Amino acid sequence: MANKFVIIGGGSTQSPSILEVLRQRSADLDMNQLVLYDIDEERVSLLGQYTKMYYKETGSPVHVSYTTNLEEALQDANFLFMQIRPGLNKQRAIDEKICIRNGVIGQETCGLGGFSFAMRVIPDIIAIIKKVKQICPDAWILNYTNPEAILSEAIYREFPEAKVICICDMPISIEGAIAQYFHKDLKDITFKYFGMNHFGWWTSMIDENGQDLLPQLREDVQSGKIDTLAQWNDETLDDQYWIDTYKRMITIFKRFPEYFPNCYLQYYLMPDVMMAESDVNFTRGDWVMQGREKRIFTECRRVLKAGTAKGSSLNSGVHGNYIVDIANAIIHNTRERFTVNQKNNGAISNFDPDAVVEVPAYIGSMGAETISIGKIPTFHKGLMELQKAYEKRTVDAALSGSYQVALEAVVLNKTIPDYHVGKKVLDELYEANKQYWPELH
Ligand SMILES: NC(=O)c1ccc[n+]([C@@H]2O[C@H](COP(=O)([O-])OP(=O)(O)OC[C@H]3O[C@@H](n4cnc5c(N)ncnc54)[C@H](O)[C@@H]3O)[C@@H](O)[C@H]2O)c1
Ligand SMILES: O=P(O)(O)OC[C@H]1O[C@H](O[C@H]2[C@H](O)[C@@H](O)[C@@H](O)O[C@@H]2CO)[C@H](O)[C@@H](O)[C@@H]1O
Ligand SMILES: [Mn+2]
Repeated sequence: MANKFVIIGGGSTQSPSILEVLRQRSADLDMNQLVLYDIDEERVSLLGQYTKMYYKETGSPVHVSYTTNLEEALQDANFLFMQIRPGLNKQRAIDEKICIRNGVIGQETCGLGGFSFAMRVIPDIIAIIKKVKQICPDAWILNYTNPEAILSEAIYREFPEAKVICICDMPISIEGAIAQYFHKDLKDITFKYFGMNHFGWWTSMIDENGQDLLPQLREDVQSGKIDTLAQWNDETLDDQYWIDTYKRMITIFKRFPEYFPNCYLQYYLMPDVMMAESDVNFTRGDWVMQGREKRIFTECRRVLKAGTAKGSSLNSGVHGNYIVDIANAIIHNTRERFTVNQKNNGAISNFDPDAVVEVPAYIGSMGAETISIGKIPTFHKGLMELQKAYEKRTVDAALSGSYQVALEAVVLNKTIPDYHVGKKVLDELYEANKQYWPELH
């Protein structure tokens, strides 16, 4: 049976990477139809027309279309890739600036930037999944939408039986850098990781000879042999933000050497450094709007005007490969190992079984079966407990519309120093997001 793939948020600037990998692997995936769906007519039509032209000119047999009609997109769909951003990067930058002006972290997934994004996106995602349940209940949903940690908590709470796998390209990107550092093939290393999205640690990395590479990595960091992994991630070498982030990841590992940290722990363990480096007049959201967003849509317009996509190319990369690998694992029941966000259910034995955690899982036609992590140490557990309470309270706030609950969520976030700052930022974010957040009462 042939598969229909739909990208929800098809006008996303992350779509090109996925569209290219889907094109290259369409035969393996048995994909005969691809639909780009988005609420933004202009963006989806630009990327949709570009993709149609590009697929056709490269001889792809896949039927490509685009639409702003969700019901139409979902009809007979088999795989739904979700990556949406209500309010676009414009709203992301507004949040960042409110936070920075108040002296706190405004990153789109960590700190209160993540809180605000969650308040914007949870209602939209819930509405989309309700439609999926009506129109194509057997379709698999692979969700990339951020803030993944909070959103996955909302999704699995509201739809415990739904066929959803929530993923992030960050663990695999970091694992790729570690593999390159050791001159190994990524596929030959078995990584063990636990935590929540953008908030976790590697406990071991076993190579093809059964040797754990973590002690060697620790020694290389402690001895000063390396102070960054940036040069081992070729995708981000032209981006100073990622170069700095990969360096700070090593700094954190040096200070907390038990397990290897996810790089976004920088926002929780070194917020002073992150604040000192942030510029209220030019945030990451501004950078993305002026860089990736401008570049992609300018290229679409150029190609459409020229009437040919020859000489142009959709980008692939880790983002596209990861999600397509997971779809492939489901289709062919490969039972390969991926790090995903799922209900804990005892995977971390001394952590809330009902909480969503990010851990490795074997993926096949039945979905994701998580591995057993066992007991985690008090330090990591303590950080996770606080973060999880914040995530759950954020979901409660988005679903109930309670101002009091929102305030509780905000002050639970580790990046918020006290009630006064928390309340002030919450009020300013609410004012700036009236059009997007649920109404608070
Ligand atoms: N999990 C990960 O590792 C990972 C990695 C990269 C990006 N992301 C996330 O993927 C999403 C897209 O990122 P981007 O930078 O490409 O964003 P973008 O702003 O370029 O594109 C987002 C698209 O979503 C559309 N959209 C907004 N609300 C929608 C809705 N209700 N239904 C359908 N479409 C809607 C917008 O119109 C826009 O075209 C974001 O949530 C981002 O944080 C996640
Ligand atoms: O600030 P943005 O919009 O450029 O990206 C933020 C997202 O970044 C992460 O993905 C990275 C990945 O970690 C990196 O190695 C490389 O492959 O680029 C990716 C994005 O461009 C992260 O996983 C997302 O959740 C972030 O939102
Ligand atoms: Mn991510």
